[in-house]
Amino acid sequence: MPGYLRPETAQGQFLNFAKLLEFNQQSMPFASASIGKSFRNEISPRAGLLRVREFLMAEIEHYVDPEGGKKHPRFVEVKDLEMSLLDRNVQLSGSTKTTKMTIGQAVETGLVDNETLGYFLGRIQLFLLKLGIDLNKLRFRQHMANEMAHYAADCWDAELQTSYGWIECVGCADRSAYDLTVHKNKTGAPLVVRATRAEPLRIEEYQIDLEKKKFGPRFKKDAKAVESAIDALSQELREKLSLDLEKDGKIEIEVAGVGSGKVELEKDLITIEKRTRVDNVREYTPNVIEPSFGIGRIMYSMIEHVYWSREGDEARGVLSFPPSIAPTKVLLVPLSTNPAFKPLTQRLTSKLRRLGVSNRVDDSSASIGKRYARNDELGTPFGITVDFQSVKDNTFTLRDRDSTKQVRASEDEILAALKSLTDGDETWADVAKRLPEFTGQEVE
Ligand SMILES: Nc1ncnc2c1ncn2[C@@H]1O[C@H](COP(=O)(O)OP(=O)(O)OP(=O)(O)O)[C@@H](O)[C@H]1O
Repeated sequence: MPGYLRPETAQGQFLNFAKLLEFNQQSMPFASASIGKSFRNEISPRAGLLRVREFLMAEIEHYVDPEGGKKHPRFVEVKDLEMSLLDRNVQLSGSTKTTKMTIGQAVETGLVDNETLGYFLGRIQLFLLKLGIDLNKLRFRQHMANEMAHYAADCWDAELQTSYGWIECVGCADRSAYDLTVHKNKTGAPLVVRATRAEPLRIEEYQIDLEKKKFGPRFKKDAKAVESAIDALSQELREKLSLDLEKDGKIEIEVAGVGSGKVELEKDLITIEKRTRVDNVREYTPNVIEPSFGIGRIMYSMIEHVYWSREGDEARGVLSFPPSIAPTKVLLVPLSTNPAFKPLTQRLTSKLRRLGVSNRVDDSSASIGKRYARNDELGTPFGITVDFQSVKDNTFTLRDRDSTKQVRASEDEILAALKSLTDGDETWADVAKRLPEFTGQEVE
């Protein structure tokens, strides 16, 4: 039996659409998201994590009503965000020159198809910047008409510049109603939204009534086929037939497989009348806007973007992971192996753990400067030094990886500062403003 590996996580979400809509109390718009392994039959996997056959993918499927221009209620939050855009016309002219404009302008001028797509492009930029991506090495490239999936309304890739060139890391497509329609057609399960109309719709139409008591005995085993053929009659045909019935007292319709293929119906069997139907419910297939993140590619590019060397010393590398994503947030460095420091580092470790701030102790005998240097290379954003003054008065120095600046304060103040730094409530500049600078100890 052949096995199949999914090329994206999206289909699992579409299959569950009806359930997801129910969980969301039938209210639109809404989104689902999933993360998991995807597989591609890449002919030549290469460039480390950039082109592999098995990779981690994270996808959001945002379901939106196609009527009303695909607006997004939170678009105002991102509309002033400036982005580097490389549209398809520029690419067609053979150039890769990006244009800087706000996503608000891009949607207003129609360059980006709609607000919901624009909203996600803005959020993708904010997300990448939060990870430490360099804004100057980020561009959004629009798919060319021949490159875009046939069903897509518009598609943009977030590309990151790396030593391998510009790499597509996040794709963001308006997949229209394609996926849900295909699933519905294959399975017969209706993947639609039923929405109450604000204004009931009045529809003028030709309706048909059958005299069931006579109809059954007249057509016997063919009754069902004849009835289906009547149901399928178009409005235009119904209009014509109503006139025929009026004029001739009978009509003739085509019913494949019954008698000669034509069936006569007299006035006592059928009535065709123009009536008004009031429709309170609108049924539609949602459109899907899909940001699709390749985690490996983002991770790799981010690591390239945050890596640098200290001025004048190539060998002293620094990984400037933002505190929110650094695996270890704080390094605890006792000045020496003196046993007096042990209870203090132990206490700090357990307090930090309780605060949810991941930390490590480096009590090796290497010099304090060396211990800091190797943790700069691992991307640990902060360091606490435990020295003889700490033993005396319970104050500590807190060091910032990127600037190598230090402040000194009481244990409680240092712990509170670390908590707000790692939660993203404060930056180092904020902390350095309110806590006294420390220049005493030579650690570099
Ligand atoms: N072979 C792969 N290895 C690692 N990540 C991948 C690979 N293929 C795709 N991705 C990631 O999945 C995301 C969404 O997939 P999508 O189908 O849009 O990519 P794609 O257009 O096939 O990529 P490419 O044109 O580079 O082959 C991409 O933005 C990328 O980050």
